[in-house]
Amino acid sequence: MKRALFFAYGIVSYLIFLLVFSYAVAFIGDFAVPKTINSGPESAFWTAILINTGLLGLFAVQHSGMARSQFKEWWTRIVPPSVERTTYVLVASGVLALLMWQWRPLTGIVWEVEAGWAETALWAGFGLGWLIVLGTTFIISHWHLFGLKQVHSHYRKQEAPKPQFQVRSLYKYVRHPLYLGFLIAFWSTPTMTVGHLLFAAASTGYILVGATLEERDLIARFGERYRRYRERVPMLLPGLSGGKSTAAKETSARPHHS
Ligand SMILES: C[S@@+](CC[C@H](N)C(=O)[O-])C[C@H]1O[C@@H](n2cnc3c(N)ncnc32)[C@H](O)[C@@H]1O
Repeated sequence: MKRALFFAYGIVSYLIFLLVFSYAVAFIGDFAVPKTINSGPESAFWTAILINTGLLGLFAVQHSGMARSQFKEWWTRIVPPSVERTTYVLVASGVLALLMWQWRPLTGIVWEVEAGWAETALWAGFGLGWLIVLGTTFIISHWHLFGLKQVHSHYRKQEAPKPQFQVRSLYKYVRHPLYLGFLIAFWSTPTMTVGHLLFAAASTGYILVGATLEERDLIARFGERYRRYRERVPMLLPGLSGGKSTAAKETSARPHHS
């Protein structure tokens, strides 16, 4: 009974995530939904900046804090390990929904592209960014990332397989293709408002910090393999060299685990 309940909890969380995530695409693209990044109740300029920055900060702290291995170690003493990821997905969806609901529009125009071809190119970038995000979840393991593999394995009284270290497909070109997809989607807009710019700039800063924290966990998990990968492959921009000098320094300073 408990296993079936956990499984149902995993599915419901995932469906809620799908709903919130789809809404977020339209929210950021400013189309098709009632509340978008550029609509809703207005506030005075600095009040709006304060509220929006607070919402983005809450999202960043929840997202990165709950993903850290130390937090997970402590948390799984309270939450059963099989539903740890499911609960993360549910809380993250809740915080994202709160952000969109309470977001204050700042509609001053920073740039507006008028040429038809440029507008089309930016919309194509927007779509491509989200496709990269979605595609990358399947390269790492979509079902594991959203907790379904864990609840399904628990239901079948099996151990959930640990996700493997990926260097294939988009991971050959950058170490964080999913984050790159978000960056492309957030910045590709024909009409950049002040509110959208705040969102894109804060998310870019957060992604840079979040990726650095994530790499610490990845080094702890995959050791020398990840360090070598980091030397070869750039963080976010394809074509750049990897973090050779930093990685080399760390490699010589620390003991190696594989
Ligand atoms: C939201 S995903 C983002 C992955 C990556 N930062 C990206 O932008 O493509 C976060 C999860 O991916 C895992 N991850 C990151 N790089 C990975 C890799 N090369 N192979 C396997 N898992 C990875 C992290 O441990 C974390 O659980």
